[in-house]
Amino acid sequence: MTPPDPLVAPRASRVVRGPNEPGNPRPVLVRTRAELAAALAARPVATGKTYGRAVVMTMGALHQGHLSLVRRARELADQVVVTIFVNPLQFGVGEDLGRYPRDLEGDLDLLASVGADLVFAPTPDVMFPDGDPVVRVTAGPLGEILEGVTRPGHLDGVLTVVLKLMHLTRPDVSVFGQKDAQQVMAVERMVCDLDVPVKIVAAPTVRDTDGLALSSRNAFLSPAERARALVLSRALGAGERATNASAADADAVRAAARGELDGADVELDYLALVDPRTALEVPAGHQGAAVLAVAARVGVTRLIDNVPLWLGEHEENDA
Ligand SMILES: Nc1ncnc2c1ncn2[C@@H]1O[C@H](COP(=O)(O)OP(=O)(O)OP(=O)(O)O)[C@@H](O)[C@H]1O
Ligand SMILES: CC(C)(CO)[C@@H](O)C(=O)[O-]
Ligand code: BAL
Repeated sequence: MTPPDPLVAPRASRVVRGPNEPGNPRPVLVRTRAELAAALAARPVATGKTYGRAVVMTMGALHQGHLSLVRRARELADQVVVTIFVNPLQFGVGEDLGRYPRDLEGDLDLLASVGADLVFAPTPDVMFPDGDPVVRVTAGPLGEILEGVTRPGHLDGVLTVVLKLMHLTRPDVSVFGQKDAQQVMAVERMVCDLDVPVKIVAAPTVRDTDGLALSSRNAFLSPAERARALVLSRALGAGERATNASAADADAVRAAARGELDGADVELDYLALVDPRTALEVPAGHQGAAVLAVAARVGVTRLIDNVPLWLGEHEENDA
């Protein structure tokens, strides 16, 4: 017998209660557009937060990084919706779509612990009832650099589904992780360029105690690979420390990070010090905000990480 798909067969004993009911053990789970629309029609009690509804979009297999986004959403809004959808549009041929980790039951337990109200976990046929979308969003040049070199079309697929999920869930605010820095840039650019009425909030990267950025894909790493993967956060740390040296410039930051990566047992995809708005490399004399980003394959698992930096003098009120 085929084992049940954990994304399709929620545990029968699960108790589903209303989103604002005290003592709610788990968020309400909705799988269809009709269920989602009905759940969203019942407006939550206003609690004086800045926003009415926050949405956190995920691909599931949740970890503390995701939960930090939900906590931030909880601070910002009366109602917190989490979407769980492994989006086929953002995976290229030969990527890990088929083996991407899935654990809806575990996700619901974790989301209960941070007070999410509603989970929308559609299947692909719910998201794409008319088959693959013919009209799609493009990230333009932003989608062709960094991640886009190894994953052509990836950010187009992300933006197409993010926009669909925004239309379906109608958030006032949506929280994304800084860990996917280029994704945040692209989403911010999309809502600006296409006048999508939602505030985008970027939340800091959550790391393990040894510095490794939490990622659902860390589950694919063997203990030896996990140890090798630490070079990514070490490289970012070296770049960050280089910003403290007097007269440190962008090239010194890049060199410090590259020094850690030279000879490391990972297959480096890119190391880049980029403008936080455009994702383009900053010149040597750059002053101000920048993002030091890295991507590498550790065994067969591709990991990304980054750290936001400041180059040059801080203005007095930045301190
Ligand atoms: N360590 C983290 N800290 C903060 N936010 C994170 C972290 N990891 C992921 N996120 C954010 O969670 C949201 C959903 O991401 P996703 O479900 O792809 O998780 P992931 O762990 O990044 O998975 P992947 O292994 O595919 O990179 C995104 O906004 C992402 O940036
Ligand atoms: C934003 C997102 C949920 C779109 O599929 C995905 O790219 C992710 O999990 O970061
Ligand atoms: N967080 C980005 C999801 C992906 O790698 O496809």
